[in-house]
Amino acid sequence: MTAIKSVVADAKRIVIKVGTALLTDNGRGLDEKAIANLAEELSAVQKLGREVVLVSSGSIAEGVRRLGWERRPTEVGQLQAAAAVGQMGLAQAYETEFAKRGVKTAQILLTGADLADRTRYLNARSALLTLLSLGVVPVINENDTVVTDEIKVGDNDTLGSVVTNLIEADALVILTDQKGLFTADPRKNPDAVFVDRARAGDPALEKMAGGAASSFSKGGMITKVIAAKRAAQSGASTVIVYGREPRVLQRLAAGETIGTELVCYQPRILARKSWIADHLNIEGAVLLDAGAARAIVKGNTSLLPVGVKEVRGDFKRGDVIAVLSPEGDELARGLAGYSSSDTVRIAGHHTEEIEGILGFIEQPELIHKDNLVITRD
Ligand SMILES: Nc1ncnc2c1ncn2[C@@H]1O[C@H](COP(=O)(O)OP(=O)(O)O)[C@@H](O)[C@H]1O
Ligand SMILES: N[C@@H](CCC(=O)OP(=O)(O)O)C(=O)O
Repeated sequence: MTAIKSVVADAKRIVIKVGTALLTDNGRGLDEKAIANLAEELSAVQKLGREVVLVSSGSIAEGVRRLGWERRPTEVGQLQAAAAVGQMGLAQAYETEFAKRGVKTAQILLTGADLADRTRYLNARSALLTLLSLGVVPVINENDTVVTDEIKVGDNDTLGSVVTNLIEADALVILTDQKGLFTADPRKNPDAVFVDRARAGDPALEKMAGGAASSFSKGGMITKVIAAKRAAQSGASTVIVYGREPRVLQRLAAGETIGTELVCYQPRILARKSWIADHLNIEGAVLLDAGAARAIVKGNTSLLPVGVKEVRGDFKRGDVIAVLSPEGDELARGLAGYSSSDTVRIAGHHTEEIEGILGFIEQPELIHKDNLVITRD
Protein backbone atom coordinates (compact mmCIF):
# COMPACT_ATOMS: atom_id res chain seq x y z
CA MET A 1 0.00 0.00 0.00
CA THR A 2 1.34 3.42 -0.87
CA ALA A 3 1.33 5.97 1.94
CA ILE A 4 -1.01 8.94 1.53
CA LYS A 5 0.85 12.12 0.64
CA SER A 6 -0.14 15.49 2.07
CA VAL A 7 -2.17 17.73 -0.24
CA VAL A 8 0.62 20.29 0.23
CA ALA A 9 3.25 17.96 -1.26
CA ASP A 10 2.70 19.06 -4.86
CA ALA A 11 1.34 22.53 -4.13
CA LYS A 12 3.23 25.22 -5.98
CA ARG A 13 1.30 28.17 -4.51
CA ILE A 14 0.30 27.96 -0.85
CA VAL A 15 -1.77 30.30 1.33
CA ILE A 16 -0.94 29.96 5.03
CA LYS A 17 -3.39 31.37 7.57
CA VAL A 18 -2.30 31.84 11.14
CA GLY A 19 -4.81 32.61 13.88
CA THR A 20 -4.70 34.77 16.99
CA ALA A 21 -4.80 31.62 19.11
CA LEU A 22 -1.33 30.73 17.93
CA LEU A 23 0.26 34.14 17.56
CA THR A 24 -0.56 35.57 20.92
CA ASP A 25 -0.29 34.36 24.43
CA ASN A 26 -3.99 34.02 25.21
CA GLY A 27 -4.65 37.38 23.63
CA ARG A 28 -1.80 39.09 25.52
CA GLY A 29 0.17 40.54 22.64
CA LEU A 30 2.35 38.89 20.06
CA ASP A 31 4.41 35.81 20.77
CA GLU A 32 7.74 36.75 19.19
CA LYS A 33 8.95 33.17 19.10
CA ALA A 34 5.85 32.11 17.21
CA ILE A 35 6.44 34.87 14.64
CA ALA A 36 10.12 33.93 14.26
CA ASN A 37 9.14 30.33 13.79
CA LEU A 38 6.57 31.23 11.14
CA ALA A 39 9.10 33.35 9.26
CA GLU A 40 11.52 30.42 9.38
CA GLU A 41 8.93 27.97 8.07
CA LEU A 42 7.64 30.18 5.26
CA SER A 43 11.17 31.15 4.17
CA ALA A 44 12.23 27.50 4.09
CA VAL A 45 9.23 26.50 1.99
CA GLN A 46 9.80 29.44 -0.33
CA LYS A 47 13.39 28.28 -0.79
CA LEU A 48 11.99 24.97 -2.05
CA GLY A 49 10.57 26.94 -4.98
CA ARG A 50 7.03 27.30 -3.66
CA GLU A 51 5.11 30.58 -3.59
CA VAL A 52 3.80 31.46 -0.13
CA VAL A 53 1.24 34.00 1.04
CA LEU A 54 0.58 34.62 4.72
CA VAL A 55 -2.82 35.62 6.09
CA SER A 56 -2.18 36.70 9.66
CA SER A 57 -4.54 37.63 12.48
CA GLY A 58 -3.36 39.17 15.74
CA SER A 59 -3.69 42.92 15.24
CA ILE A 60 -6.46 43.44 17.78
CA ALA A 61 -4.80 41.32 20.46
CA GLU A 62 -1.49 43.16 19.95
CA GLY A 63 -3.23 46.55 19.86
CA VAL A 64 -4.97 45.84 23.15
CA ARG A 65 -1.62 44.97 24.73
CA ARG A 66 0.15 48.05 23.33
CA LEU A 67 -2.63 50.30 24.58
CA GLY A 68 -2.35 48.75 28.02
CA TRP A 69 -5.95 47.60 28.12
CA GLU A 70 -7.06 44.73 30.31
CA ARG A 71 -9.39 43.05 27.86
CA ARG A 72 -10.70 43.17 24.31
CA PRO A 73 -13.03 46.17 23.99
CA THR A 74 -16.51 45.81 22.51
CA GLU A 75 -16.95 49.37 21.31
CA VAL A 76 -16.31 49.69 17.54
CA GLY A 77 -14.10 52.78 17.74
CA GLN A 78 -11.85 51.12 20.31
CA LEU A 79 -11.61 47.93 18.26
CA GLN A 80 -10.65 49.97 15.21
CA ALA A 81 -8.03 51.80 17.23
CA ALA A 82 -6.65 48.56 18.64
CA ALA A 83 -6.43 47.03 15.14
CA ALA A 84 -4.58 50.09 13.82
CA VAL A 85 -2.09 50.11 16.70
CA GLY A 86 -1.60 46.34 16.65
CA GLN A 87 -1.14 46.10 12.91
CA MET A 88 2.04 48.18 13.30
CA GLY A 89 3.34 45.54 15.70
CA LEU A 90 2.48 42.71 13.33
CA ALA A 91 4.12 44.41 10.36
CA GLN A 92 7.19 45.22 12.41
CA ALA A 93 7.55 41.69 13.75
CA TYR A 94 7.12 39.98 10.38
CA GLU A 95 9.37 42.43 8.55
CA THR A 96 12.13 41.92 11.13
CA GLU A 97 11.95 38.14 11.21
CA PHE A 98 11.69 37.64 7.43
CA ALA A 99 14.46 40.18 6.79
CA LYS A 100 16.78 38.12 9.04
CA ARG A 101 16.24 35.30 6.56
CA GLY A 102 16.77 37.49 3.49
CA VAL A 103 13.08 37.49 2.51
CA LYS A 104 11.10 40.61 1.61
CA THR A 105 7.54 41.08 2.85
CA ALA A 106 4.61 43.27 1.82
CA GLN A 107 1.58 44.26 3.86
CA ILE A 108 -1.86 44.03 2.26
CA LEU A 109 -4.98 45.02 4.21
CA LEU A 110 -8.24 44.02 2.56
CA THR A 111 -11.94 44.42 3.27
CA GLY A 112 -14.96 42.52 2.01
CA ALA A 113 -15.77 45.54 -0.16
CA ASP A 114 -12.39 45.26 -1.92
CA LEU A 115 -13.13 41.67 -2.79
CA ALA A 116 -16.78 42.22 -3.80
CA ASP A 117 -15.91 44.99 -6.25
CA ARG A 118 -14.73 43.49 -9.51
CA THR A 119 -12.08 46.09 -10.34
CA ARG A 120 -10.64 46.04 -6.84
CA TYR A 121 -10.74 42.23 -6.77
CA LEU A 122 -8.72 42.09 -9.97
CA ASN A 123 -6.36 44.79 -8.73
CA ALA A 124 -5.70 42.85 -5.54
CA ARG A 125 -5.10 39.73 -7.63
CA SER A 126 -2.71 41.47 -9.93
CA ALA A 127 -0.78 43.06 -7.03
CA LEU A 128 -0.46 39.71 -5.26
CA LEU A 129 0.72 37.89 -8.37
CA THR A 130 3.29 40.60 -9.04
CA LEU A 131 4.58 40.35 -5.48
CA LEU A 132 4.87 36.57 -5.81
CA SER A 133 6.74 36.89 -9.09
CA LEU A 134 9.19 39.20 -7.27
CA GLY A 135 9.76 36.62 -4.55
CA VAL A 136 8.07 38.78 -1.89
CA VAL A 137 5.94 37.19 0.84
CA PRO A 138 2.62 39.08 1.07
CA VAL A 139 1.27 39.36 4.62
CA ILE A 140 -2.49 39.91 4.55
CA ASN A 141 -5.02 40.87 7.21
CA GLU A 142 -8.49 42.32 7.18
CA ASN A 143 -8.44 46.11 7.32
CA ASP A 144 -10.28 46.13 10.65
CA THR A 145 -9.82 49.86 11.08
CA VAL A 146 -12.22 50.74 8.27
CA VAL A 147 -14.59 47.79 8.14
CA THR A 148 -18.19 47.97 9.19
CA ASP A 149 -20.54 45.01 9.49
CA GLU A 150 -21.72 45.50 5.92
CA ILE A 151 -18.32 45.35 4.29
CA LYS A 152 -16.32 42.97 6.41
CA VAL A 153 -15.11 39.52 5.51
CA GLY A 154 -15.48 38.92 9.25
CA ASP A 155 -12.81 36.38 10.05
CA ASN A 156 -9.45 35.42 8.67
CA ASP A 157 -10.28 31.78 7.90
CA THR A 158 -12.75 33.11 5.36
CA LEU A 159 -10.25 35.73 4.21
CA GLY A 160 -7.66 32.96 3.72
CA SER A 161 -10.04 31.03 1.50
CA VAL A 162 -10.99 34.11 -0.52
CA VAL A 163 -7.29 34.81 -1.09
CA THR A 164 -6.82 31.17 -2.10
CA ASN A 165 -9.53 31.64 -4.76
CA LEU A 166 -8.20 35.04 -5.76
CA ILE A 167 -4.74 33.78 -6.70
CA GLU A 168 -5.82 30.19 -7.58
CA ALA A 169 -3.54 28.76 -4.93
CA ASP A 170 -3.08 24.98 -4.81
CA ALA A 171 -3.40 24.60 -1.04
CA LEU A 172 -4.61 26.46 2.04
CA VAL A 173 -2.89 25.68 5.34
CA ILE A 174 -4.70 26.88 8.47
CA LEU A 175 -2.39 26.97 11.49
CA THR A 176 -4.21 26.93 14.79
CA ASP A 177 -3.97 25.83 18.44
CA GLN A 178 -5.47 22.35 17.95
CA LYS A 179 -4.10 19.30 16.19
CA GLY A 180 -6.86 19.77 13.62
CA LEU A 181 -10.58 19.08 13.42
CA PHE A 182 -12.18 16.77 15.99
CA THR A 183 -15.67 15.31 15.91
CA ALA A 184 -16.55 17.87 18.61
CA ASP A 185 -14.74 20.75 20.34
CA PRO A 186 -11.98 18.94 22.30
CA ARG A 187 -11.99 21.70 24.93
CA LYS A 188 -15.53 20.78 25.82
CA ASN A 189 -15.71 17.13 24.92
CA PRO A 190 -12.84 14.85 26.01
CA ASP A 191 -14.25 12.00 23.90
CA ALA A 192 -13.90 13.97 20.66
CA VAL A 193 -12.12 11.95 17.96
CA PHE A 194 -9.53 13.41 15.60
CA VAL A 195 -10.46 13.59 11.90
CA ASP A 196 -7.39 12.98 9.75
CA ARG A 197 -8.92 13.26 6.29
CA ALA A 198 -12.28 14.19 4.81
CA ARG A 199 -13.81 15.72 1.71
CA ALA A 200 -13.78 19.52 1.69
CA GLY A 201 -17.41 20.61 1.70
CA ASP A 202 -18.79 17.48 3.39
CA PRO A 203 -21.80 18.86 5.35
CA ALA A 204 -21.12 16.42 8.23
CA LEU A 205 -18.00 18.46 9.09
CA GLU A 206 -19.99 21.60 9.80
CA LYS A 207 -21.94 19.76 12.49
CA MET A 208 -18.72 18.78 14.28
CA ALA A 209 -17.17 22.23 14.31
CA GLY A 210 -17.83 24.76 17.03
CA GLY A 211 -16.89 28.36 17.84
CA ALA A 212 -13.71 30.16 18.84
CA ALA A 213 -11.61 29.50 21.90
CA SER A 214 -11.12 33.08 23.13
CA SER A 215 -12.60 36.53 22.69
CA PHE A 216 -9.65 37.50 20.48
CA SER A 217 -10.16 34.73 17.94
CA LYS A 218 -13.11 35.11 15.66
CA GLY A 219 -13.95 31.98 13.82
CA GLY A 220 -13.37 28.75 15.72
CA MET A 221 -13.48 25.52 13.69
CA ILE A 222 -16.70 26.24 11.86
CA THR A 223 -15.15 29.03 9.79
CA LYS A 224 -12.16 26.76 9.01
CA VAL A 225 -14.38 23.98 7.71
CA ILE A 226 -16.36 26.46 5.59
CA ALA A 227 -13.11 28.02 4.38
CA ALA A 228 -12.02 24.59 3.12
CA LYS A 229 -15.26 24.30 1.18
CA ARG A 230 -14.69 27.69 -0.43
CA ALA A 231 -11.03 26.94 -1.21
CA ALA A 232 -12.13 23.78 -3.03
CA GLN A 233 -14.21 25.87 -5.42
CA SER A 234 -11.02 26.95 -7.13
CA GLY A 235 -9.39 23.54 -6.76
CA ALA A 236 -7.42 23.92 -3.52
CA SER A 237 -7.31 21.42 -0.68
CA THR A 238 -6.96 22.59 2.93
CA VAL A 239 -4.98 21.38 5.93
CA ILE A 240 -5.96 22.44 9.46
CA VAL A 241 -2.98 21.80 11.70
CA TYR A 242 -1.36 22.64 15.02
CA GLY A 243 0.96 25.54 14.28
CA ARG A 244 3.53 24.66 16.97
CA GLU A 245 4.22 21.28 15.43
CA PRO A 246 8.00 21.33 14.74
CA ARG A 247 8.85 22.24 11.11
CA VAL A 248 5.17 22.03 10.32
CA LEU A 249 5.19 23.63 6.84
CA GLN A 250 8.40 21.98 5.74
CA ARG A 251 7.02 18.57 6.70
CA LEU A 252 3.73 19.20 4.90
CA ALA A 253 5.62 20.38 1.82
CA ALA A 254 7.69 17.19 1.96
CA GLY A 255 4.44 15.21 1.83
CA GLU A 256 4.00 14.20 5.46
CA THR A 257 0.35 14.10 6.53
CA ILE A 258 -0.14 16.05 9.74
CA GLY A 259 -3.33 17.72 10.88
CA THR A 260 -6.71 17.38 9.23
CA GLU A 261 -6.65 17.28 5.44
CA LEU A 262 -9.85 18.53 3.80
CA VAL A 263 -9.42 17.38 0.26
CA CYS A 264 -10.82 18.86 -2.93
CA TYR A 265 -11.66 15.75 -4.95
CA GLN A 266 -12.73 17.65 -8.04
CA PRO A 267 -9.70 17.50 -10.35
CA ARG A 268 -7.71 20.59 -9.46
CA ILE A 269 -7.15 21.62 -13.02
CA LEU A 270 -10.87 21.50 -13.87
CA ALA A 271 -11.89 23.48 -10.78
CA ARG A 272 -9.16 26.01 -11.39
CA LYS A 273 -10.05 26.36 -15.06
CA SER A 274 -13.73 26.97 -14.39
CA TRP A 275 -12.75 29.52 -11.74
CA ILE A 276 -10.60 31.35 -14.27
CA ALA A 277 -13.35 31.30 -16.91
CA ASP A 278 -16.06 32.47 -14.51
CA HIS A 279 -14.26 35.05 -12.42
CA LEU A 280 -11.76 36.96 -14.45
CA ASN A 281 -12.15 39.67 -17.12
CA ILE A 282 -10.72 39.22 -20.57
CA GLU A 283 -7.99 41.79 -21.09
CA GLY A 284 -7.06 41.04 -24.69
CA ALA A 285 -6.86 38.35 -27.35
CA VAL A 286 -4.58 36.44 -29.67
CA LEU A 287 -5.59 35.30 -33.13
CA LEU A 288 -4.17 31.93 -34.19
CA ASP A 289 -3.15 30.39 -37.48
CA ALA A 290 -5.16 27.39 -38.67
CA GLY A 291 -2.69 24.77 -37.39
CA ALA A 292 -2.57 26.18 -33.87
CA ALA A 293 -6.36 26.60 -33.80
CA ARG A 294 -6.79 22.91 -34.71
CA ALA A 295 -4.32 21.82 -32.04
CA ILE A 296 -6.01 23.90 -29.33
CA VAL A 297 -9.51 22.64 -30.10
CA LYS A 298 -8.36 19.01 -30.22
CA GLY A 299 -7.37 19.73 -26.67
CA ASN A 300 -4.84 19.12 -23.96
CA THR A 301 -2.12 21.15 -25.58
CA SER A 302 -0.42 24.40 -24.63
CA LEU A 303 -0.51 27.41 -26.94
CA LEU A 304 2.93 28.23 -28.29
CA PRO A 305 3.85 31.69 -29.59
CA VAL A 306 4.62 30.23 -33.03
CA GLY A 307 0.88 29.75 -33.71
CA VAL A 308 -0.07 33.38 -32.97
CA LYS A 309 -0.75 35.66 -35.95
CA GLU A 310 -2.10 38.76 -34.26
CA VAL A 311 -2.25 40.27 -30.76
CA ARG A 312 -5.19 42.42 -29.63
CA GLY A 313 -5.61 44.62 -26.55
CA ASP A 314 -3.29 45.49 -23.73
CA PHE A 315 -2.64 42.70 -21.23
CA LYS A 316 -0.12 41.77 -18.57
CA ARG A 317 1.40 38.40 -17.79
CA GLY A 318 -1.22 36.53 -15.71
CA ASP A 319 -4.22 38.30 -17.29
CA VAL A 320 -6.94 36.28 -18.96
CA ILE A 321 -6.97 36.55 -22.74
CA ALA A 322 -9.24 35.12 -25.41
CA VAL A 323 -7.82 32.73 -27.97
CA LEU A 324 -9.40 33.32 -31.38
CA SER A 325 -9.63 31.25 -34.57
CA PRO A 326 -8.16 32.69 -37.79
CA GLU A 327 -11.71 33.95 -38.47
CA GLY A 328 -11.85 35.77 -35.11
CA ASP A 329 -14.20 33.40 -33.25
CA GLU A 330 -13.43 32.61 -29.59
CA LEU A 331 -12.00 29.11 -29.12
CA ALA A 332 -10.63 29.31 -25.60
CA ARG A 333 -9.55 31.53 -22.72
CA GLY A 334 -6.41 31.35 -20.76
CA LEU A 335 -3.84 33.04 -18.56
CA ALA A 336 -1.23 34.82 -20.66
CA GLY A 337 2.36 33.82 -19.93
CA TYR A 338 3.64 37.06 -21.51
CA SER A 339 2.37 40.65 -21.66
CA SER A 340 0.80 41.91 -24.90
CA SER A 341 3.91 43.90 -25.82
CA ASP A 342 6.15 40.85 -25.37
CA THR A 343 3.63 38.64 -27.19
CA VAL A 344 3.72 40.96 -30.21
CA ARG A 345 7.49 40.42 -30.38
CA ILE A 346 7.45 36.63 -30.03
CA ALA A 347 4.29 35.93 -32.10
CA GLY A 348 5.08 33.60 -34.99
CA HIS A 349 8.42 32.59 -33.47
CA HIS A 350 9.58 29.24 -32.15
CA THR A 351 10.04 28.75 -28.43
CA GLU A 352 13.83 28.45 -28.81
CA GLU A 353 13.87 32.00 -30.19
CA ILE A 354 12.06 33.65 -27.23
CA GLU A 355 15.15 34.32 -25.17
CA GLY A 356 17.04 35.82 -28.11
CA ILE A 357 14.15 38.18 -28.89
CA LEU A 358 13.15 39.26 -25.36
CA GLY A 359 16.41 38.74 -23.55
CA PHE A 360 14.62 36.43 -21.06
CA ILE A 361 12.19 33.53 -21.05
CA GLU A 362 9.27 33.32 -18.61
CA GLN A 363 7.95 30.00 -19.90
CA PRO A 364 8.15 28.06 -23.19
CA GLU A 365 4.45 28.46 -24.02
CA LEU A 366 2.26 31.54 -24.38
CA ILE A 367 -0.53 29.80 -22.44
CA HIS A 368 0.21 26.62 -20.51
CA LYS A 369 -2.40 23.92 -21.04
CA ASP A 370 -3.28 23.94 -17.30
CA ASN A 371 -4.30 27.57 -17.70
CA LEU A 372 -6.27 27.13 -20.92
CA VAL A 373 -10.05 26.57 -20.98
CA ILE A 374 -11.75 25.61 -24.24
CA THR A 375 -14.89 27.75 -24.49
CA ARG A 376 -16.05 26.74 -27.99
CA ASP A 377 -18.74 24.00 -27.72
N1 LIG B 1 -14.65 20.18 16.24
C1 LIG B 1 -13.62 20.91 16.70
N2 LIG B 1 -12.35 20.47 16.57
C2 LIG B 1 -11.30 21.21 17.02
N3 LIG B 1 -11.43 22.43 17.59
C3 LIG B 1 -12.67 22.95 17.73
C4 LIG B 1 -13.82 22.22 17.28
N4 LIG B 1 -14.92 22.98 17.53
C5 LIG B 1 -14.48 24.12 18.10
N5 LIG B 1 -13.13 24.13 18.24
C6 LIG B 1 -12.37 25.22 18.85
O1 LIG B 1 -11.78 26.02 17.83
C7 LIG B 1 -10.60 26.60 18.38
C8 LIG B 1 -9.72 27.14 17.25
O2 LIG B 1 -10.33 28.22 16.66
P1 LIG B 1 -9.93 29.72 17.02
O3 LIG B 1 -9.95 29.90 18.50
O4 LIG B 1 -10.78 30.63 16.19
O5 LIG B 1 -8.43 29.74 16.55
P2 LIG B 1 -7.64 30.67 15.53
O6 LIG B 1 -7.32 31.90 16.29
O7 LIG B 1 -6.44 29.82 15.23
O8 LIG B 1 -8.51 30.92 14.34
C9 LIG B 1 -10.01 25.48 19.16
O9 LIG B 1 -9.12 25.90 20.16
C10 LIG B 1 -11.23 24.75 19.72
O10 LIG B 1 -11.54 25.11 21.04
N1 LIG C 1 -8.34 40.62 11.79
C1 LIG C 1 -8.34 40.22 13.18
C2 LIG C 1 -8.43 38.72 13.37
C3 LIG C 1 -9.66 38.09 12.91
C4 LIG C 1 -9.70 36.57 13.08
O1 LIG C 1 -10.33 35.90 12.26
O2 LIG C 1 -9.00 35.99 14.09
P1 LIG C 1 -8.68 34.40 14.15
O3 LIG C 1 -9.97 33.63 14.32
O4 LIG C 1 -7.78 34.27 15.29
O5 LIG C 1 -7.99 34.04 12.88
C5 LIG C 1 -7.06 40.65 13.88
O6 LIG C 1 -6.04 40.86 13.23
O7 LIG C 1 -7.10 40.78 15.10
